[in-house]
Amino acid sequence: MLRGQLYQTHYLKELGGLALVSLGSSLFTGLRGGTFMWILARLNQRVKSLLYSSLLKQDIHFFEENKPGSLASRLHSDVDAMGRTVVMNCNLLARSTLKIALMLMMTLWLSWQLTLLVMVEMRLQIVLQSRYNEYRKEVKEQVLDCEAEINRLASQTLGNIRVVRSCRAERYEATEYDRVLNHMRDIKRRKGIYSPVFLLVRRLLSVGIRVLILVRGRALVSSGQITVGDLLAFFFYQNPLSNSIQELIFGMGDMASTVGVISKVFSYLDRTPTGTLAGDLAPHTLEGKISFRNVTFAYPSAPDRHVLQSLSMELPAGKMTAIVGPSGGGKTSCVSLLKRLYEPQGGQVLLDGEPLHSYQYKYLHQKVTLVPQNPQLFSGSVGSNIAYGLENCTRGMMEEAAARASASGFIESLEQKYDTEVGECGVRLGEGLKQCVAIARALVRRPQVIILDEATSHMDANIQHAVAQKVLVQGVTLLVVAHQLKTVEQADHIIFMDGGAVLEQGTHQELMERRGRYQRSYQGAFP
Ligand SMILES: Nc1ncnc2c1ncn2[C@@H]1O[C@H](COP(=O)(O)OP(=O)(O)OP(=O)(O)O)[C@@H](O)[C@H]1O
Repeated sequence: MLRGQLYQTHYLKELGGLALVSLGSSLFTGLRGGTFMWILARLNQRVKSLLYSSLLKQDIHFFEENKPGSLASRLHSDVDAMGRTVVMNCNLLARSTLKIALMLMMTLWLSWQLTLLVMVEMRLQIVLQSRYNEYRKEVKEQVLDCEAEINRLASQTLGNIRVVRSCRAERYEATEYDRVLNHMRDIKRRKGIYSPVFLLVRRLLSVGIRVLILVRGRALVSSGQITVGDLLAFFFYQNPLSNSIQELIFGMGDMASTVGVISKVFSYLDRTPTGTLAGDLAPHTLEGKISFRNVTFAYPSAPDRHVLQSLSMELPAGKMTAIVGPSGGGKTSCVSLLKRLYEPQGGQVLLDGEPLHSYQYKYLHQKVTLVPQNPQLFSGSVGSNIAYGLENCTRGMMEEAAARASASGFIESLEQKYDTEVGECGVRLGEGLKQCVAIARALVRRPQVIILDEATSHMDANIQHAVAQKVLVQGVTLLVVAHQLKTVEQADHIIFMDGGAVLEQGTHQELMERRGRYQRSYQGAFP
């Protein structure tokens, strides 16, 4: 009876010990998992934030090469995949390495010869896994590229749904989307075939080694080098050891296959934009005189095709200059250089006699504002669109800018005035009204040079004239790019461009008397 009590006490003690170990192990596992999840969340947030800031600073050319939909996919899917793989595998590698080290010590202590066989298995597993990793890396890159393409297609089509609808291109777009989905399915199907084959070979290898251990172990027992108990204990450790080795090799392979993803994300992070190098000029007063001196320019996407050839022209301060000419003549390219969206390959663009790149980046973009051909509004209120990017913009400033843009009348007529929502990309406003808001957005910055690139094309001719006059009253240099020659007759100076060069310049009267290209174009438009 006493013996029975002793056994029971001993048993309870062992059970208590086991419970404590389990509790400790669970706590450790929970803590480790929690810590890694926390690291994962922080890493994702940090990388996404850095990547987004880096993307926003890139040259315009970068966005011509990389479409917004696919960049958004890189920003989210790739960073998530990268974070998940790195953090999860670090967790797994830490756990497996510790387990392997401990169990190897035990198996070596039981039998070095049988442990040697485990090592052989390890080596073969590494060879097998590295072959499979190469394939996985390729597939992973294909999947991510495919995801980026799917996102790009969807955002392009849904973002331009009006064009799609008016061209009755729904079926075409759906077919295109299916084509990319099918491509993704093919990639995943191939992955679905390779993956079980790999698992089967791995399993066969593992079973084969176990059989060898059994055969060798029997021989060792027969020769009395180890006991049956040792052989059983060896098997007790060998199974989890083998699993941990597989986990470790798999984790390392997964990390290797993620290198492709990481390298793409990091290449964006490391990319230094070429066009944002700026000086520190920020003069208190600026006249707004602009000079193009022998400017030669080719777009980065077509470096051999010069769209501006040794172009020289002067835009007098405080006056209205119009650039006119046939489509493709290079008018918008001049405007893009003036806003430093691109850099010329030859010559210089000067503002008050100083090269544009010697001005502070923020100063230049505040003093030289552009209203582009198709101004984009952001979802939000009319007021938030006018004050876009400004930190201390008061209602008074907005009202003043709206008045100069001839937009006050229509804004005041809206039910919620400046708080009226414009909808996604300003869909709730007509094109003319969108242009008014965009002009107000440019004027609220109190610029010294304002560029209207076909920006008043949807406005009534009288409003166009009124806007120009209100802008000029403040001594601002006004550059108007226009197709309709009628709208620029009042300009102080007119420059006629074609083929990337200035062909004629002067006032409307002078150009008409000259009877050149301007006069012919004018008469062609208004016979
Ligand atoms: N991002 C670009 N990449 C490559 N070439 C471009 C790009 N933008 C314009 N071009 C080319 O540069 C040339 C000049 O175009 P630009 O837009 O400056 O002319 P434009 O006179 O303003 O024409 P439009 O009145 O039609 O806007 C054209 O041949 C055009 O095809």
